[in-house]
Amino acid sequence: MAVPSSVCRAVARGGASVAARRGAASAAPAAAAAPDAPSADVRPYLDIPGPKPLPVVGNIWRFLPVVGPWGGQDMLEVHHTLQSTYGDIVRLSGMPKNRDMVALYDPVDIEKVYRNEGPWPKREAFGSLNYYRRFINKERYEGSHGLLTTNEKEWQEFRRGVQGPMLQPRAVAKYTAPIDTVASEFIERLREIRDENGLLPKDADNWFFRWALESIAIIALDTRLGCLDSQVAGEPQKMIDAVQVLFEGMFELDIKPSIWKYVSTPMWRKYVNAISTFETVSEKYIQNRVNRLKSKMAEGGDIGDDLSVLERLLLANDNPRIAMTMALDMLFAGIDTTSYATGALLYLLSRNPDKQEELHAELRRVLPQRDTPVTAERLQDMKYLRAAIKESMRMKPVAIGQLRENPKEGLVLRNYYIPKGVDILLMLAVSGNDPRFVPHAERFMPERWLKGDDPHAKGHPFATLPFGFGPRICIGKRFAELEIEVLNAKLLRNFKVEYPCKGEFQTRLLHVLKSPMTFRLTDRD
Ligand code: HEM
Repeated sequence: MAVPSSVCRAVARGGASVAARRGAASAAPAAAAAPDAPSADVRPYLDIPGPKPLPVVGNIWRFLPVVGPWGGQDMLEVHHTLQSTYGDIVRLSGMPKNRDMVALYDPVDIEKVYRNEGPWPKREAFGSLNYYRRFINKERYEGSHGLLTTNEKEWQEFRRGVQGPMLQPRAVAKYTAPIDTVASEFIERLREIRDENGLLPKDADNWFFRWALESIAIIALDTRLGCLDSQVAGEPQKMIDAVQVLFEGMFELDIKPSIWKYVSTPMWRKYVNAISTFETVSEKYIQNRVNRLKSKMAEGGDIGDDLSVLERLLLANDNPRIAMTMALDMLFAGIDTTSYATGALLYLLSRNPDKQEELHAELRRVLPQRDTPVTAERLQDMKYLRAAIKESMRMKPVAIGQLRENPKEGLVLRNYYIPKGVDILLMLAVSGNDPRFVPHAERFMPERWLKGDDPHAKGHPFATLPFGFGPRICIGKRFAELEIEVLNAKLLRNFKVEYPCKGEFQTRLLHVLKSPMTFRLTDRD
């Protein structure tokens, strides 16, 4: 999963050595020669409001179950409390790991951080995966640690080698037909697994994961795995099981307090096994592609330009491990994100039946039959669908915020000096739902994103950034959009969707529906 883990974990653990930062903060006036050097009236870092740390226990006690006011509370709710208590900038200090964190809730400040993040935006994330790649299985990852767990030059070099194949619109559009086939199969499965009242079963989330795994495998591994077949066994079943363990593991190991770094816990061992299943399966399919490309080249044949993303990744990089790690990063980041983003969209449409009907009218026009295939051209015509997806990502983004380490001395936010190295948390789930920055923020209004509508209706452009911004923007953004658009076009063309559960959300690894995705699906004609 993408970055969100870091966000929660960093908030949960992200305090700072006050002493160390105090030095940095008091050095502010001396930094006069630094870029953006603050003027004399800039206030010192330590003046930023925030909860006062207690001696020895700092601020960490606030997050402890039972004794702490935020123990067991949802992380997004904690941020709403922080904002209403202290304002649009909050300093969290006195936490373990000796790192300070500044949380921002105003898009003007969020924009300033993004504009100053430099060529290699830095953030700490995915501690367990990073540890695994660097220490447990380091031979495999030597020279190719991927995007999720790297920073600075190492990250930049990797990103340079994979960015083209991943983000080229034409290359992405070529996947519309296979993604459409997977979505059709998924819809058939949904018909079969719903009960006589049309309700999806309690393990519906896992079915959405299967759809996402099957879809991302086409892109990452150039293959169909068979996760949506009616009878699943063998390799696809192993992958499905590994997905469950992976997300559970990341939550247990990276977000909840855990001793895995010191003792090999059962969860850690299950997690390592799940990663190794991903590796073994991925290696097999990638090796197939390597062999195919090699034999084509050996025959002197033209490899043509109708290449898959995986082939492009292999050809663009001398080291085949780069394609391998990129494929694994896609599998880790591209399953729960797209599944839960779909859950949020379906939930909001079920709570806003008038908007769902408007969308259905568009889909009926563009897809006259229930099984009319979705094509790249037809997608262009589904403007209301794309607007509805954008609106749901504004209201219920799966990643509640982005984390950045301030790369330079001299950054000033809301007239406070921010020392180099401080973690800055850009709380987009808060800013995107704040009526000061997005008009009628509490209302689900897809039309605000349609061309010709009031340009102010969208609100501040940095209030809502579900995929991030800048050089480190989600590298799977275009594929994620394609998958979500295709699936939901078909799903909402085929079914009226209702959600008979309470519509609460919770922040675990991602910000997701609290109850399972047991939507009621009623056939449309
Ligand atoms: C709804 C779906 C998704 C959402 C909302 C989402 C969101 C994000 C966000 C917010 C980031 C962090 C950006 C930053 O730090 O500025 C990110 C990073 C990333 N995402 Fe996604 N993502 C989604 C789907 C996907 C998919 C399908 C893939 C794979 C094809 C993917 C692969 C990645 C990778 C590899 C990174 C790390 C990029 C880097 O550090 O350079 N994501 N994503």
